[in-house]
Amino acid sequence: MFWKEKERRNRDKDGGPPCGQVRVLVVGDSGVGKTSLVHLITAGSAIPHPNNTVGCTVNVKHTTYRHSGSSSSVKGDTERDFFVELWDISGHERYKDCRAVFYKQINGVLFVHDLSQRNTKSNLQKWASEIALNGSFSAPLESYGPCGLPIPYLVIGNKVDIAEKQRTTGSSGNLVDAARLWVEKQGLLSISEELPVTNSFPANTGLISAAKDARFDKESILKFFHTLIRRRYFSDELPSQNTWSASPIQNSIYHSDEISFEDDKYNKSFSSSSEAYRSNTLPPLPAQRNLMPPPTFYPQQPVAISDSFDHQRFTTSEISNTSSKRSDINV
Ligand SMILES: Nc1nc2c(ncn2[C@@H]2O[C@H](COP(=O)(O)OP(=O)(O)OP(=O)(O)O)[C@@H](O)[C@H]2O)c(=O)[nH]1
Repeated sequence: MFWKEKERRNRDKDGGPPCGQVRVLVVGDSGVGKTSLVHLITAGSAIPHPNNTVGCTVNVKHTTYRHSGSSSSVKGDTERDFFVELWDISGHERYKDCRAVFYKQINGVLFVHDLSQRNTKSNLQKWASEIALNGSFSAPLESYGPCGLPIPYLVIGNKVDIAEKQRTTGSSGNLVDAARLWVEKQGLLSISEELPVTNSFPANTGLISAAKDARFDKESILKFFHTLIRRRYFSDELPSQNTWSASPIQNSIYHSDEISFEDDKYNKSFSSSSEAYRSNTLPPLPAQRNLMPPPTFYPQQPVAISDSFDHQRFTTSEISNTSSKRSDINV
């Protein structure tokens, strides 16, 4: 009895156990640095020699979200803990035909490309349509993003260090890219044919050196996660403002500063010059609300995975300077 009471008091003090979770796909061509990025987000450090991802790897980031007022899902003016599941999808062609099994109940997508390999940027279109066609979505948007994608996304240009070197030496190191650059210079190819892509990440440095110096755009990423949490758990309080293109399969650039983050503690430091974040802040349609799973107190269970994905790694780690402590979980 005493222990139960103590446990209850602790729960009240700490805001209770994690309130729920959002699922984020991390996609992009093989070798663009998805695993490195996920490790940086969750562990705050780089992996010197990451292995090729086999099928999919799930990592979990623990985050604290402050919410004022009440909504249909979560009541009270409080700070709550949430899990962000990062589903790092292998970019290798080998998994192309079966990776859609991982596209289930997605709340958001991190698109990653390699700034030194321009085709990885245009290929993000293919990733977007693959997910839009085969995925199921939690708290979908009322209107659609690139290739009909109905959830918020963030585009990350990685390997800035290599791209920077190429700029100074004048070589892309890649024949296809060199040809593409030439065609663009002749005005034969419109840049708008590509998915609108953010400025580089992390700012002016590679992931590895950014990790060493603990320098990367953590705020934009956390803000993105918090927006997904807000959309899923507090969506009945969202302003009716649409920042997406009205028609599906249309690539329009919407600047991050069109989106308000009034209840987000990271808002102040978010740079309005960054195009890193795009999202719709519309509440889901009534019909879509019915599709949303109820908030749970534990992470979503991974989808059933075929035998060919036996080698998944499920690791849990967190950014070292995150204020809240993440307990080990079994995803
Ligand atoms: N120079 C540089 N190398 C990087 C950077 N980010 C990642 N890498 C390297 O790029 C290689 C591929 O990185 P991964 O994180 O495994 O790429 P991935 O996208 O997960 O690849 P798949 O698992 O095949 O889909 C590794 O050798 C990384 O060390 C960066 O910012 N700069």
